[in-house]
Amino acid sequence: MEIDAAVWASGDTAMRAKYDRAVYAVERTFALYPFEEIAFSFNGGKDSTVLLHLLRAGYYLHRTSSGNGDQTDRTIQNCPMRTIYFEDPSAFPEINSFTYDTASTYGLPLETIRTDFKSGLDALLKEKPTKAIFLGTRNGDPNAVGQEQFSPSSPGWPPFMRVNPILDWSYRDVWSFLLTCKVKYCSLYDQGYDLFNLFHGTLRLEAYMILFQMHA
Ligand SMILES: Cc1cc2nc3c(=O)[nH]c(=O)nc-3n(C[C@H](O)[C@H](O)[C@H](O)COP(=O)(O)O)c2cc1C
Ligand SMILES: Nc1ncnc2c1ncn2[C@@H]1O[C@H](COP(=O)(O)OP(=O)(O)OP(=O)(O)O)[C@@H](O)[C@H]1O
Repeated sequence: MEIDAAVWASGDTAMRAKYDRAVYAVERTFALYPFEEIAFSFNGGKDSTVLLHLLRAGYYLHRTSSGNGDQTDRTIQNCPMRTIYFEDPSAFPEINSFTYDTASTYGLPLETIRTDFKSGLDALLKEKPTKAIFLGTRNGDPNAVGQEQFSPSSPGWPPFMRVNPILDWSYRDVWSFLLTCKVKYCSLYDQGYDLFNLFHGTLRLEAYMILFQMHA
């Protein structure tokens, strides 16, 4: 599987450790919940793009280790998991097109939701049983506070398990992984979108450090 091979070949032991821990969380989720009751929350951003490839690697390892897939079977290189995208009418067109193109490239059955998160999830859970949802939340995101790799949804939210495989990944880990695995990411990042976001979000310190290192 090309993602697993790329991380191994990099010789980066720190990345390997984070990768192993994240993929282990993915495999645990597949062991704990029926596959059709798990969803992936994908917004085309860098963090959920990392997560997509970890899900593919975890799915492949899960299928091959459980004897349900042959290593030469190319169909298990993609993880055909229900994928939800909350489309925001004010989102950049590049984000929408990257999200739709990526879903099509990797065979993700994409469900687009055009309401707010809470009512969208409420409707989703009423329509189909959903026990666990994968998110690309990382420590440092405002909504990561108090969360662990497995965190039940908050009181007042519909009940499901939030699974955050990359909670302990830094900004640098995310970019090392995307570049090492040579996977596509949204074109806006090459136009400085991320630094713009960092400066206007709560990760301002991280952005200053990156700029400082770039100019050092
Ligand atoms: C699948 C999914 C599950 C979520 N579950 C919760 C939750 O249990 N509790 C909560 O306070 N917010 C929850 N949220 C909202 C997020 O914490 C956060 O508001 C969202 O990711 C967007 O952040 P933004 O406002 O920076 O765009 C959820 C969002 C998504 C997409
Ligand atoms: N519009 C959305 N549609 C689907 N999932 C979403 C959406 N917004 C956020 N999520 C999920 O919540 C996670 C955390 O979102 P948040 O906005 O805090 O992160 P982020 O740092 O901007 O991540 P990313 O780099 O993936 O955009 C995302 O990785 C994704 O799994």
